[in-house]
Amino acid sequence: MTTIGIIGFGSIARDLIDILCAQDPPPEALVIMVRPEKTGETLAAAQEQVAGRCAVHVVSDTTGLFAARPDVIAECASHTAVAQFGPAILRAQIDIVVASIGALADPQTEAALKAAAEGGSAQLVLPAGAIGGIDMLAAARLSGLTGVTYTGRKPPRAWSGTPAEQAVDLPALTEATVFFEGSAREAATQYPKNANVAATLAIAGLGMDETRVRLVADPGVDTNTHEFSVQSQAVDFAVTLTAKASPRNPKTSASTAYSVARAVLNRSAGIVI
Ligand SMILES: NC(=O)C1=CN([C@@H]2O[C@H](COP(=O)(O)OP(=O)(O)OC[C@H]3O[C@@H](n4cnc5c(N)ncnc54)[C@H](O)[C@@H]3O)[C@@H](O)[C@H]2O)C=CC1
Ligand SMILES: O=C([O-])CC(=O)C(=O)O
Repeated sequence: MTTIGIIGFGSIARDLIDILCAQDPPPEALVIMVRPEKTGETLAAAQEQVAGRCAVHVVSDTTGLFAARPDVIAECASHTAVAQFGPAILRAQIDIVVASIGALADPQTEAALKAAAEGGSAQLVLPAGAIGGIDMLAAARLSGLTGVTYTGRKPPRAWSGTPAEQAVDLPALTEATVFFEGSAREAATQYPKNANVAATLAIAGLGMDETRVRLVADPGVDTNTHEFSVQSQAVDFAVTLTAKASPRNPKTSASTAYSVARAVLNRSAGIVI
């Protein structure tokens, strides 16, 4: 693996850079795409972060991104970024690993990504992200799924700035409170920074409209807990992950960047697991 493109320079992107730079060998170069007004500060911070382990380029559009000829691009930014750049990246025949999987809850974005991926040889790679057990869920789907239910539980501060604030008084909560129940499509659309895992489960399993989701604000936890249960013709199972929150973003599980890194590293591995 030589040159890795990264969209965004927030929690997941910065953790991903640490993980990639710790590999032996590290990438030859990183090309980081950020908003135009952030290029200067991003270059300084990224150079300090990589500490000479690899070259760093910072760009603000896909022209600059493609000129660096990345082997793979990791989207670590937002649903908007997936919709805005995903199809063009695929049409440029570059694989993209997407963190903001909930972007596919929008039918237009999903259709544009599908058309671009199927029209060429590049792959849209959807990593497990903060969830796990996606392998068996996707396998069980082939046997026939009858139910998939996900519960996401985070401390109240992780839900600040989301519609949860209108549903409950987050700072005043004294016990675990379910503030959302609905489909994966509704969850991913209404909580774009918190419910990408609901979309991931939906794509691997029963689909956006049949996958059931509950979101919980729990003042008694300081972790992000992801639980889901599956009923299928071949196997019933349940998965619980208790993740530390990213130190840079309480909404994001620290595990997510490792999952994105695994997907990126697997693009060039001889044996893939
Ligand atoms: N699949 C999964 O399991 C998970 C997915 N996510 C998603 O991953 C994404 C990144 O998460 P974090 O790094 O924690 O967020 P963050 O807020 O720490 O960083 C995101 C960065 O991307 C930048 N950005 C946003 N839109 C952009 C655009 N159009 N062009 C350039 N830069 C842009 C922002 O300015 C910010 O610096 C979010 O969409 C988040 O919801 C987060 C956690 C788990
Ligand atoms: O990282 C997490 O805890 C999950 C998350 O935010 C998401 O699914 O968007």
